[in-house]
Amino acid sequence: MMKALEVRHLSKSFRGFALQDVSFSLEEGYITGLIGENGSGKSTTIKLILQLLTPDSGEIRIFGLDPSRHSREIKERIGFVFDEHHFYEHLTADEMKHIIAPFYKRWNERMFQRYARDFDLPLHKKIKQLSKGMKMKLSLAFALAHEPDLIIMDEPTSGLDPVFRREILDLLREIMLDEHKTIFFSTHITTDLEQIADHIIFLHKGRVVWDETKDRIEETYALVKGDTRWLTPEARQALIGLRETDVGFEGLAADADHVHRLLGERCVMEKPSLEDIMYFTIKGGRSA
Ligand SMILES: Nc1ncnc2c1ncn2[C@@H]1O[C@H](COP(=O)(O)OP(=O)(O)OP(=O)(O)O)[C@@H](O)[C@H]1O
Repeated sequence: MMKALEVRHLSKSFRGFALQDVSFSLEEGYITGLIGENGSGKSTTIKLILQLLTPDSGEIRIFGLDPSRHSREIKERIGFVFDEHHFYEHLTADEMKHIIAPFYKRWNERMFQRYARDFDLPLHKKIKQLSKGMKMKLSLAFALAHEPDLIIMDEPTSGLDPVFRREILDLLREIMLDEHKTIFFSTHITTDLEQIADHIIFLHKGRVVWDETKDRIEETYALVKGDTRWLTPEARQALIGLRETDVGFEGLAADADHVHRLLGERCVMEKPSLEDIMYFTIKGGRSA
């Protein structure tokens, strides 16, 4: 299968933070979500991929090409959306478009106008007068109008109302009908990923904790609850972020079958949400 993006052993240190040995790849035709707590390194990873930061070490290949040598060709095929916007605020959205569009050979004006209409974008208003959500919509319209093969977004749905967020997810699904497109985005809204992601990468303190298909995560993880009396030393070890109260215990099992073998029917096993998995993993890491 073609890889749209490959990241190998990527590291970048700042004072007080280090992205360490991050490796993953994105297969063409899939949606991958990047999750992690505040400050876990999501934006840093995305900025390194887009060459907005220089790595201390590691390699990046986009469409099999080295971005430091094929920057122009790669940028032509990538659409990116950031949480912070890089617009000239004193221009109108339409004027900004006239600056951006000539950079792209594949700019599709008809498509841009369609997004502007669907997103209710006031193209003749100055960008500084647009709300946060409107600016995000404008960013999306710019990112999608040159028909990119790889769409990279840093928290694209933050600041958007639930109705528009759902519309964006539908739009991303529609884009994915073309099996050569690939989407990679970071988010704190894990329910968005539960709806559309095929693959999820979890960053914690600058490292990849796991990189799994959503189906596998759903199959292997379980939220385990029960009476504290049944907690054997083996079960304690197998549970991540174990919490004990007077009424019982609660913890996350990364291998649900194993914990089921240890505790049997004496405990309740539930399907965890992505948020549960993040919460227990981070909590488990903190108490470790
Ligand atoms: N240019 C920089 N100089 C110094 N430190 C930086 C720089 N950029 C990021 N950092 C630090 O690196 C760490 C990771 O930041 P990053 O923005 O990648 O996290 P994030 O996972 O995107 O967080 P959030 O979810 O809050 O957006 C933070 O501690 C941040 O302060």
